[in-house]
Amino acid sequence: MADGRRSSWDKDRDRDNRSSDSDRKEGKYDEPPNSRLFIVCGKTLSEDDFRESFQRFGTIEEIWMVRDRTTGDPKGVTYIKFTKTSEAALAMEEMNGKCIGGHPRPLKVLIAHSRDQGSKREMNEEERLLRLFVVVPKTYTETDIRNHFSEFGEIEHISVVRDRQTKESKGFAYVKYTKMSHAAKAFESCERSFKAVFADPKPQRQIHAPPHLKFEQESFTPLTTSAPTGHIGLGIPTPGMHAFDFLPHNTGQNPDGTTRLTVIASPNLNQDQLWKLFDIVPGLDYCDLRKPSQKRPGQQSRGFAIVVYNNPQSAAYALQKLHGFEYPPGERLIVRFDTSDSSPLPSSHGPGHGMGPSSPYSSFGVRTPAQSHPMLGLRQQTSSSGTGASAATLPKDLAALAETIVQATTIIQAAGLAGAQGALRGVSSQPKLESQSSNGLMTSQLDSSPSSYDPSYCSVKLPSPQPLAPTDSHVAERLFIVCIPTPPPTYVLKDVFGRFGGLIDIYMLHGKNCGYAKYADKAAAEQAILTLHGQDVCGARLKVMEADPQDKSNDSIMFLVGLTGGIASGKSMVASMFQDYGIPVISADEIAREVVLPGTRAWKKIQEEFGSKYITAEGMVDRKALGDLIFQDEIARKKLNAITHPEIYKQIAWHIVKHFFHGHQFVIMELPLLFESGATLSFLHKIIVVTCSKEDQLQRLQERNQLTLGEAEARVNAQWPLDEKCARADYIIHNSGSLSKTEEQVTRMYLELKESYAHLPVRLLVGTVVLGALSTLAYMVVHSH
Ligand SMILES: CC(C)(COP(=O)(O)OP(=O)(O)OC[C@H]1O[C@@H](n2cnc3c(N)ncnc32)[C@H](O)[C@@H]1O)[C@@H](O)C(=O)NCCC(=O)NCCS
Ligand SMILES: Nc1ncnc2c1ncn2[C@@H]1O[C@H](COP(=O)(O)OP(=O)(O)OP(=O)(O)O)[C@@H](O)[C@H]1O
Repeated sequence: MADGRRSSWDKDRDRDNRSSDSDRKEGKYDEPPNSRLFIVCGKTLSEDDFRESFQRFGTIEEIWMVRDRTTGDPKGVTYIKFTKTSEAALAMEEMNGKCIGGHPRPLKVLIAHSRDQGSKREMNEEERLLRLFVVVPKTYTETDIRNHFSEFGEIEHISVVRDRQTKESKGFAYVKYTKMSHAAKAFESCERSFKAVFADPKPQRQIHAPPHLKFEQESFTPLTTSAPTGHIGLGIPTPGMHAFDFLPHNTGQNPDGTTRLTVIASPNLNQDQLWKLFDIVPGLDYCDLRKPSQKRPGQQSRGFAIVVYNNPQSAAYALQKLHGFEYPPGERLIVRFDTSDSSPLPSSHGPGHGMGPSSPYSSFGVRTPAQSHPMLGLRQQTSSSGTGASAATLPKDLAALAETIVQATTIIQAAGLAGAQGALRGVSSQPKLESQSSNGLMTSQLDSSPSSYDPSYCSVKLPSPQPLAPTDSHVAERLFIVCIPTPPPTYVLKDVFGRFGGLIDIYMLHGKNCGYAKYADKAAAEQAILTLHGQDVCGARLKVMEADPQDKSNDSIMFLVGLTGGIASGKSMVASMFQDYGIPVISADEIAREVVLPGTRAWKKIQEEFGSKYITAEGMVDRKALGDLIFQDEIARKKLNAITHPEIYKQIAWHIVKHFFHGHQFVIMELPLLFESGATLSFLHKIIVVTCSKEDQLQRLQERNQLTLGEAEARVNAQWPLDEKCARADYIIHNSGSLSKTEEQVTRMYLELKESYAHLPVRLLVGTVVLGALSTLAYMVVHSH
């Protein structure tokens, strides 16, 4: 980002960075630990207001009000550094929620994070401030420790760390208080020999999960299709699956409190890939990929893994989300609870807690962040080594993957909707996320569906869900969001930020841990800052603040260009001309051929729906016969669309992601039914329509496909009129003249698209489009099959 356009977070960070060297040496901010307050407050409050209200808690070393760099106005965030931890603790406990200086907004008072914390994975802020780690004589029991520490305040829990086999004390213990001020007092005043320090929270042990996770069947949209194997969407059982596969979900329980899962996976997956995938669900303790099983005659070899979470809810959640998921595409994961080993888990030092080589986890393949590679094969080409595709074909981080999948699902859902309802009836240009396919082919696990995750993964109580504001609403406020260390999926953020009302959209920047929330309602946005800043959502610590005025700079973001037209108007011809310039083309027609190859799901359904007379002796779909049928018969066409379109759009999504990670500037998406289906419209930066005269169109179609005039007309009439498509185009290519004339137009358009990228800002909206479109997958990975 150019300097003048930096976010307030950057500025704040700058300020931190500027002073960090000297301050770190002096230990100014982080010493003693937890002695600095972070306060979200009214912007009109003054330093005097703070001093007046906070000095009674102790010695204030510094009050720092975050100000806008250009205007100098307070931004509604203040830091107060106390000399002692207990002073800060008391001030937080007393002042949180109070109003000061005559300002009506109650203060939100939190303990500021130390610098080191930013990169740590913590689920529970509270525990960080309540729990002390102490060194005790090995002879000490819990009661002995209580005798020493209860003088400082009410103790919630004491646990002595013991050897798992011998049960002997290791000479360490945790003391957890009910209030931070008590923990702070103990930290400051207990005997030195105890060497008390604030304990790092155990990662994700403190998920505020409800007593049971709702995995009841009604949380799924019923699948009415007769899919012969596998399942579509979010772990939805189909007749081909074993009963045990979904038992835990249907009963809504994880009765044994099982935290271990067994995973049968593609032998081509490696440890990192699997670890990253299961790490999407917070609370992963370890993931141990065993060698692929020996290939028996007639059987494929499979990889086998044990995955362990540090809590049963996470295990159940992972099973729900990842069982049946195709990873890599075409190869389903089989995830089950492992009840065979009920031995206690190793304690939950997970990634991020710096295990040395002697760590008990090293044998289980636990990865520290430094060890783990964030590369996850979305569309891994099977390699003989089994270690995955080249870096270029793989996404750079999991956040992008999750983001991707969210959007992919959207496309797919929209496709399903169009297939069932919209085709040939002029569907809305915006996919209706809240709509559901009437044919039951698609699930309605929507981007913003609260049923898709557990909102209690948020460390603060949230208001109930609210509808999103219309996408064309005026943007009253933009918030800048930072998620540390990595953002949760967008659907989670949408749900969380949407609960204050007036949320238009959330978009996270690709490969970064930050993004924006657009609100139509300023007060709602302010409330979101007030409530969410400093909170944890799905293991990510949020920083939420007002964004600087819209950044006009252009992050290098790929964009998507739709290429459409009428049947035989020359789309493929134009697409091949773009390809000559090195621009990748995703052809829906080509993909449509792939998804009906013998043995595919669509192929089976076509056979079921239309009968074997539409299958040739070689086992292929008889395209001519099927074409003759569906271009004459609208109902048959809709049925075929409903079978093929979900598969087509899913593949499109994967292709988008692949191209994105290859670093292309833009991609041409050749979509004959772009307007008819409406599925991808909202993801496109520009739309090109290739048109020609009706006479040329009919003639070319007849010649190319060996059709009678009547057959050609039927095909033309099965689509929107070309005029209507042209009316919605950003660019029109007239293809009634010679090919060289068409080529000239393509060249101009190519240069313009290049130029527009170089000189015009690709707005963040477009970023969303691309992120979205490319991202399309992430959600699929988790939620689709
Ligand atoms: C009906 C099928 C078997 C005919 O195959 P055929 O090889 O003769 O045609 P091809 O696939 O090359 O399509 C040619 C053109 O027909 C038009 N077309 C194809 N399907 C449709 C449809 N369902 N509705 C309207 N027009 C269509 C498009 O303009 C396409 O570019 C085939 O088109 C098909 O499977 N269609 C359903 C999938 C689909 O909608 N494909 C279009 C891209 S999403
Ligand atoms: N300018 C042109 N002059 C002459 N022939 C052309 C021209 N443009 C395209 N054609 C021919 O017209 C036919 C249709 O073109 P093309 O296959 O590119 O159309 P399309 O829009 O991709 O068709 P479909 O909708 O079936 O996929 C092809 O045989 C192509 O060679």
